[in-house]
Amino acid sequence: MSDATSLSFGEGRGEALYIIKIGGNVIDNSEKLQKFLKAFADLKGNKILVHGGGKMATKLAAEMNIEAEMIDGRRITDIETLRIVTMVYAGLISKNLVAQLQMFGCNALGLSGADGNLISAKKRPIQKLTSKIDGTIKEIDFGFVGDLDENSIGTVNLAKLIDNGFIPVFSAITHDGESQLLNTNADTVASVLAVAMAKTYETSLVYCFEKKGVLVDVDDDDSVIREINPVKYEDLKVKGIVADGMLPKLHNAFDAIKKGVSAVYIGKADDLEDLGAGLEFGTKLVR
Ligand SMILES: Nc1ncnc2c1ncn2[C@@H]1O[C@H](COP(=O)(O)OP(=O)(O)O)[C@@H](O)[C@H]1O
Ligand SMILES: CC(=O)N[C@@H](CCC(=O)OP(=O)(O)O)C(=O)O
Repeated sequence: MSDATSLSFGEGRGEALYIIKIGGNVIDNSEKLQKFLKAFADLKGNKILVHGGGKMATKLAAEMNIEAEMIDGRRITDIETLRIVTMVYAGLISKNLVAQLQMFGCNALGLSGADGNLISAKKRPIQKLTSKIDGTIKEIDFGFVGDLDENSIGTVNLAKLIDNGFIPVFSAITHDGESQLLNTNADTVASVLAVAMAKTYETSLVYCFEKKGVLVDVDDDDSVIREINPVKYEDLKVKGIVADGMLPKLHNAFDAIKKGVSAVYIGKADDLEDLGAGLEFGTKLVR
């Protein structure tokens, strides 16, 4: 174990670090989730898990007669919704993931951004959005949604946790430093963590979800696009091949590559063991 206090963080130690994000569709499927968590636990070296859980939060909100509203992949988070997502992400999902990882011998530590001040965010101001249908401009209040920037991550303390053998498991609940919890998109949390930690580690960002990768035909797992560069990304957008949740995912992924993350993969949670074994995994994004 290295002595964290004597290291000059930010100068780059060059050790590898995986930032792996798991989405809500897999979290909702206990069999697939367990297979993924076993592969994550078996992955050698430094690693951080970031989890979503949007599907479960939407389901629970519906049971409480609260309708979920998403705009551009972000949940409109009023105070009631904030209570629900805090309970679901930082409570139920986080603690269940940690307990399962402990069963697999992985010393997981479930964290929100408020814990150890590891991820701070700024409440998103009211935004003007132009309607894609009729071009009218609407003011959108996202409520308690937090946005991240390059100073959001407590990199030194996070590196100390990793150096001490803990495996951080982050939910997408962040805070503003003034006691307000905020809801942040989990793909963005993973991307910003990967960029911030890239100053110290050689980071790889891995988005795991229920499909084999970025697909030409979203219903055909055999149509994986093995490599995407920014030019191809623009082409896929224009042709409408990537849509919905894949758009912000790719945006976050290319942002991470631009800002120093060594590699970004998008692939199936079930196949994570292939990545660990150095086999072909999903879609690789390149500069
Ligand atoms: N070309 C594409 N390839 C794969 N998935 C796509 C594509 N275009 C749109 N999607 C959609 O994007 C979704 C993934 O985004 P999202 O639901 O945000 O993931 P997560 O499970 O990580 O939260 C997929 O479930 C799929 O329906
Ligand atoms: C602000 C915002 O939209 N936060 C997300 C956080 C969870 C998430 O991103 O979950 P998935 O990865 O499963 O989609 C949400 O509440 O849906």
